Amino acid sequence: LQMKTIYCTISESCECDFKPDVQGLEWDLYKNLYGQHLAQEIVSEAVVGFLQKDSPDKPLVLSFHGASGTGKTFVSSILGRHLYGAAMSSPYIHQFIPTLHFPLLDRVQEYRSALKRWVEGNLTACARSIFIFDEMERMPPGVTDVLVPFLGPSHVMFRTNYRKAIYIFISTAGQEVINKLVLETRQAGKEREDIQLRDLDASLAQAVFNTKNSGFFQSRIISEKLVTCLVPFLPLSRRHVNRCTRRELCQRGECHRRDIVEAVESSLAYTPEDGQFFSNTGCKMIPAKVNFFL
Ligand SMILES: Nc1ncnc2c1ncn2[C@@H]1O[C@H](COP(=O)(O)OP(=O)(O)OP(=O)(O)O)[C@@H](O)[C@H]1O
Repeated sequence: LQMKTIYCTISESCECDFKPDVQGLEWDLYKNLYGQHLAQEIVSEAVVGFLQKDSPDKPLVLSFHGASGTGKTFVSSILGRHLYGAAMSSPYIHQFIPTLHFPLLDRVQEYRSALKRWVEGNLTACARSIFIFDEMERMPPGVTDVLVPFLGPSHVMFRTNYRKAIYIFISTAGQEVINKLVLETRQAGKEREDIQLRDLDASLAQAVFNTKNSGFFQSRIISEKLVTCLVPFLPLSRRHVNRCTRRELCQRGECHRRDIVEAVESSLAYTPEDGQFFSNTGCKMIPAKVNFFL
């Protein structure tokens, strides 16, 4: 590993085991991600555009927002699977969980230096590193801004081509804005697929910037527009949840158990009270529920 690090430092072109399969990525998103037309489009386009450039002018920064169980972590694993030979177990995919790594709110300074060192070290080992920041809503405010120099276009950093990296932030911040629009669209008798990113982009950025527990509270990452794309994940309705259940059943060789699909559907909680359209936990509980009813 040490030899490789030295080589990467000198050559500036180290690609580690980076083996992107863009078609596989697009197909996987299209086929296996339910009810998320915006995430499908935005993630595919952003990744394709980014990978077309041999020397990108800034890193790819994606921020996933939406309710629990709607597919945010799922999409980040799909990305890992199709970008690296060794998929999520690749040593160049780094996952970061604030409650685990940065549990204490009064240690912001210490966490900032640790985060900076960690990103720098990993980028030196591999310019094509992927950094996934899960549970951003638990990140102590002020910590994330230490990443500003890594995310922007202009800063020149010694030795590492930091612009080849991919950053993925994941949080539930902004879910109220997203859920409200999806509900209004439905109540107006329109299709959820009619929703476009421009209907949500500005209000989502504002919500994330103004929310204390978003990891981006008053963050320069938002005000300086360092996020390439904010990706909204829409609340899943009954038909999406049923697709998740059917997939789970088929994986267990029980494709035809419609009784179980119905049992799982009725065992979940839905909002709003008046209408009961959207699953409160998305597809998150499905494997456990299928276990229970099978
Ligand atoms: N839109 C979806 N299409 C297909 N499967 C989904 C979708 N959303 C969730 N799932 C399934 O549910 C599981 C849990 O979802 P996931 O971990 O991606 O949720 P999340 O949005 O990251 O939520 P949280 O904020 O609670 O972590 C996934 O592993 C996947 O199997």
